[in-house]
Amino acid sequence: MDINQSWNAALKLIEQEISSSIGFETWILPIVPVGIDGSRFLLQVSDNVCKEILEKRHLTLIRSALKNVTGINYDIVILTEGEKTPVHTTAEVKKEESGDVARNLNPKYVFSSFVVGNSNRMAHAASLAVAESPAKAYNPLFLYGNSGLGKTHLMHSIAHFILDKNPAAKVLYVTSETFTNELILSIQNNKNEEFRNKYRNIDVLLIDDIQFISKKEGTQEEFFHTFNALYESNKQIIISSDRPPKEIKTLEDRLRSRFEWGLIADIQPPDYETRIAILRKKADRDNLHVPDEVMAYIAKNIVSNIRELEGALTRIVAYATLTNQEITLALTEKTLRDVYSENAQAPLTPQLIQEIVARRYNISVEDIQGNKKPKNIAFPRQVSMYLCRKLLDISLPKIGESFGGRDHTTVIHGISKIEKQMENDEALKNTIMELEKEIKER
Ligand SMILES: Nc1ncnc2c1ncn2[C@@H]1O[C@H](COP(=O)(O)OP(=O)(O)OP(=O)(O)O)[C@@H](O)[C@H]1O
Repeated sequence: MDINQSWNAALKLIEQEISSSIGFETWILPIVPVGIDGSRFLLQVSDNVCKEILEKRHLTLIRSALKNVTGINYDIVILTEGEKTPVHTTAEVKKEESGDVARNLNPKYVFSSFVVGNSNRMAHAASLAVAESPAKAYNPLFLYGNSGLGKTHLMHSIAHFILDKNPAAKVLYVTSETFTNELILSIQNNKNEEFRNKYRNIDVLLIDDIQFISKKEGTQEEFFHTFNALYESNKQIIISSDRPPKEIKTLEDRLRSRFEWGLIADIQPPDYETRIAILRKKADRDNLHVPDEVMAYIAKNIVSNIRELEGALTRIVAYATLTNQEITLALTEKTLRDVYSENAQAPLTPQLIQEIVARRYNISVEDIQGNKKPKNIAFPRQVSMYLCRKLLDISLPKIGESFGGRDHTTVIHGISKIEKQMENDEALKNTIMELEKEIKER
């Protein structure tokens, strides 16, 4: 298969996975495959905005589609027109030599791009201390905070810092979902030994979103032993979660207490000044000229999630570029109104979708999030899951989490049930269309 054939085959898989056809047409279809360089698959896009959106949202999907098609786990490199293929620096080569280790680190998530404010000062200082003296400052370091507030950014920054100082260090960053999946695969393929070697022979282990192992006893058991093995050999462990250990339901006490051995640092939503500073930094980094009043408008209206804050700026810049207009306050208001409806303060969340669905089916949001099984409750719950998948840009485990901590396989089951039923059930199709409309016009 040549590069174009591989890419075209991958496109088909990607299209099935992307929930919105607009997203596929806007960001994926225009990509041009331009070469393969060793283990790197090179893709070209028109500008930095596209590049950023792809890197932020679709890299994993592209990588896994290409892997499916070619059998090779390529590193995906996105270039803008005219941009040269990046040459590996010695440090990068060294990083790659240490296997999986640094491959999944976002190069943009470094300490120098992290804006420090009152809301994250302690988490930042603790992360820096751990990066400077792994296994000596705080072990484990437990970072927690709501979604989109910079936990992953800080974790990657620690990993980069340690690797820059010591490229031979074995630093492993994984999400708890990856940890669980690899554990399951290792059991299925009788490769438990390999799994243990991978996770226990490292210097620094960073596990993101640990809350997802709370319902998985087997994973907790394995993680408990991994934790002990690393801790006893004086290796650094860094954990992140959306809540503190004591609030992670069904987490075994022995794990909970270990998480509390070191330092627990929280990240709160940024204040107005920090939000402005974050926007300013992003604009400067990308060489964007954005008027102050536009920054102020975004920072006033998007208050609780930095990913959304940055997303709003990216969207405005993309809209202005695509329609060849200047970035003005009027354009900003219009663009954000389209995204967040009339009220820019109420971004779409699973909770909002659940509320609208609950109202339609005359049940409560607690019913939707709870465990009751009767059809008049289970069905609207599955409808809500389907709508969350379709309308929100969040992962299946995150959707499961907002339905009372359900497993992502339950979410997949719920969604596919609705999809199947919609094939032959016009009334359901209509209801879903109406619900979508209501949600978008909320
Ligand atoms: N203090 C900050 N300065 C600059 N950028 C930030 C800061 N905090 C977060 N960001 C940016 O916000 C985005 C979301 O951050 P990140 O992915 O680290 O959040 P998170 O807390 O891990 O979220 P989740 O729990 O959903 O995974 C990233 O692009 C990150 O670079």
